[in-house]
Amino acid sequence: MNDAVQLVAVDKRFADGTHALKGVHLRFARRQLTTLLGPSGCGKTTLLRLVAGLERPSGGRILIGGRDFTQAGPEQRPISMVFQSYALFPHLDVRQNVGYGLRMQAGAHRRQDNDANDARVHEALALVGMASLASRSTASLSGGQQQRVALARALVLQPEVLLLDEPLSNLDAGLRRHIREDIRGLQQRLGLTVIYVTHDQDEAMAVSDQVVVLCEGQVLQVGSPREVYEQPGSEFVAGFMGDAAVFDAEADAQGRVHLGPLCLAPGLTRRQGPLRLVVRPEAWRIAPASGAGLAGKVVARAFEGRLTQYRVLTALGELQVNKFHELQGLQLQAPVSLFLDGPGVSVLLGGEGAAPQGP
Ligand SMILES: Nc1ncnc2c1ncn2[C@@H]1O[C@H](COP(=O)(O)OP(=O)(O)OP(=O)(O)O)[C@@H](O)[C@H]1O
Repeated sequence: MNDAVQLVAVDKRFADGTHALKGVHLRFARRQLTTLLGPSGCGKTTLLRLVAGLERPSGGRILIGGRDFTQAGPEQRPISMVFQSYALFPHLDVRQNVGYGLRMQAGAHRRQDNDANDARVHEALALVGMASLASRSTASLSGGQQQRVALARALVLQPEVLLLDEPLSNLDAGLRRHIREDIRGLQQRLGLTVIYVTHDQDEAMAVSDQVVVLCEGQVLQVGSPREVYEQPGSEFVAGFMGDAAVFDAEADAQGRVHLGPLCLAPGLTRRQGPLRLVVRPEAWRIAPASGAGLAGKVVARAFEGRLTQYRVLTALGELQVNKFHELQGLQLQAPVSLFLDGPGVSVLLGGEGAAPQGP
């Protein structure tokens, strides 16, 4: 039994009839960071709150460490949750905020050694780089520091599973990147099981072992960031994980995929016949017109620092082509040839639309 958390056919219908989760089957492996990713309203927070015990499912079961916790209250679950809003106590200092959960635990069970508690609080604050600010009032902290205290408050309880609900959304872009790297570092160093909610696909890809893409209360796809990006199961996932063009194409008996004048090397599919082909903008190779490949004309070019974005008008439509180096001599209106002979191309597994995952 290697799952930290398992959801079996979990359904959630709110009192007003909103069907927020529809028969969700999911497994969260131990010591892994899994992100729940999806557009606003797809059910990410509801799923997290169900795992935390802050909501009860309308159907299905929730197992934690192999035991059924479906009907257990939040205080009975070996879980800590960090909220978007930090939810720190303004009248307590940093140390007291982090120690609060431990004191509640001690009260609920038996008196614990205060020195041992102090040591744990100090250790948790040190983990998030806040030990030197232990006596500060939380009101005097920056957003990033408050989020670190919230993280320490969750870590100090040494939960089996740590739930993070959009922990970075109140922070500016630079700090977001910094703290997400810290969270990932801590998770790997301590071997934590983390379920992390975000609607930012870059954030999800950067920190996760596993990504779960949700849409309208259903799981569309589960996989490593690379799998979900490179082998999306549906057009929705393809588009949600980054820019993508989707084409009608055809596979021949030898497994080669034909897209307009292009013939792609075998290996993309074992299916024969019509299919949908997903192409990332960085997959295109662009070269001065040579008569080979897909003929086109550069109609727009934008230098974006990290990469240059070309819009190329072709018989397949106007295509976006991203290159990490600006191609010398490729001016507007230049005739070009496009090729697809590297990574960034995939055949949709489920065809048009979503293929919800089974158990
Ligand atoms: N207490 C509630 N009562 C009724 N409907 C609710 C309640 N909480 C959430 N919902 C609805 O359930 C659906 C899922 O909401 P949820 O907050 O889980 O989405 P989300 O994916 O976390 O969205 P966001 O990214 O905007 O936070 C939405 O339609 C939401 O309006």
